[in-house]
Amino acid sequence: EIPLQYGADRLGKRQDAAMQKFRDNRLGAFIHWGLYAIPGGEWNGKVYKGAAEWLKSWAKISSDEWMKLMDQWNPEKFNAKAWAKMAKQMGVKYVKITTKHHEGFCLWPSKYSKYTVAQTPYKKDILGELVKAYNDEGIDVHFYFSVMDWSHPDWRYDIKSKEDEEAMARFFEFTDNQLRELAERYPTVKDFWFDGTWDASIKKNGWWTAHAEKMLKELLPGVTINSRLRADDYGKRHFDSNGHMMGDYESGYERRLPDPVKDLKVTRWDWEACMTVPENQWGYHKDWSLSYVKTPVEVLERVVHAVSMGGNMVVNFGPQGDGDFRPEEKELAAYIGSWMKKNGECIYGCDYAGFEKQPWGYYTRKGDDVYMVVFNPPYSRHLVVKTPGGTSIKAAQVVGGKEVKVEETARNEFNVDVPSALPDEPFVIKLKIEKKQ
Ligand SMILES: C#C[C@@H]1N[C@@H](C)[C@@H](O)[C@H]1O
Repeated sequence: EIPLQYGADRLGKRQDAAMQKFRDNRLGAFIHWGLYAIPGGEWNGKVYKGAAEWLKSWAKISSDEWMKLMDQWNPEKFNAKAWAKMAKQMGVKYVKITTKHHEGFCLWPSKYSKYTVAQTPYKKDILGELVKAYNDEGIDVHFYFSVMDWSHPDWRYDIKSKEDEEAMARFFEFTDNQLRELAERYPTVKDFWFDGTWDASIKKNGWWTAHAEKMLKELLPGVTINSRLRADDYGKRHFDSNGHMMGDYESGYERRLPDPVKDLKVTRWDWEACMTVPENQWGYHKDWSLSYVKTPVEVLERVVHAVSMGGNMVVNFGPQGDGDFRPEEKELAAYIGSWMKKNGECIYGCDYAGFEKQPWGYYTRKGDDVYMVVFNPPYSRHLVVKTPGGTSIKAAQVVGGKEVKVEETARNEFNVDVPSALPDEPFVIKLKIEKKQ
């Protein structure tokens, strides 16, 4: 192996209780909320199709101009308790909040920046209100933090001179101060999800990424950190130059998922995917007709797909500038929540089942229980199950508990009946795995 000073700190999955809770949570929600929610993808009468939280970049707006949006930041419909209720009803076990996105606007009253909620008409600590409201509902809070900060004069995309080096040194000190501030102000935070770490200025400073993880873990024992923060001695990201994952879970699956047959390698480590409901909108965009918008069932399928491969899924919400959610997002949360209420046992605390993927849907597993989550019931009305050698199976529907007929059709191959009254939503069959006598 290549000797590394800033490579992976640990081989294999973390086995402590905090990581197990991260893993067991499985379903999370992302909240992308910042100044970008005010223009919602439109600037000077032009609507930009790109991601709304990148509008400053698409429309080539200076930071001074962009930060004037702070004068309009007064979300009169914002109600942290209502947001937490919505998350509770959706069945998410954690929420990742953008503390500061690339624009540099802070949802908390940071004393290291003049671009914070404190300098807006709203004045109050939005992040603090949200942390309390979600925690009061028993929901864990994770912090999204963009290292890249377009508003900061010392931010550099690359380091090509002594001046750049000195500027980035000041920038890392500023960033350390903000991270320490977040950890000390909100000690119930369970995770930091770093973004904006792809530029050369960070890749050339792997030492700082290792330092940032170490600093947060000293301040918040048990806190989890995503792989996207880390760069090793040679600028390799997520996985170091020896192929070992850095951080506590892989966070490269953004708006995409590993293939359930070809990418089974992901079951060897912890990982978390995140997804948008339109093709690529994280912040609020006023016009969702500009791209395909996934239906609630399509969102649900991605959640189950991730869990079936031993991963978490975070579904994104982009609240409006007024602090309310768009109807499509309220409907999505309600649909997912009603399904999770009936079938959540096949998600929470579940993992990769180790069964061969079948076209009807996905397997998840919890101990000796294997769940069949059916999205595509076949015309044959039989769900083929191929089991590892020497096992037999019994089956019952999760909703209602009705036994389901199982017939062995070949060695370690079974037909599990599709329920005669086909449910009008994806349904779950629970298998009891038994050792063959
Ligand atoms: C690119 C990029 C960012 N990464 C996603 C999680 C969003 O925050 C998007 O703006």
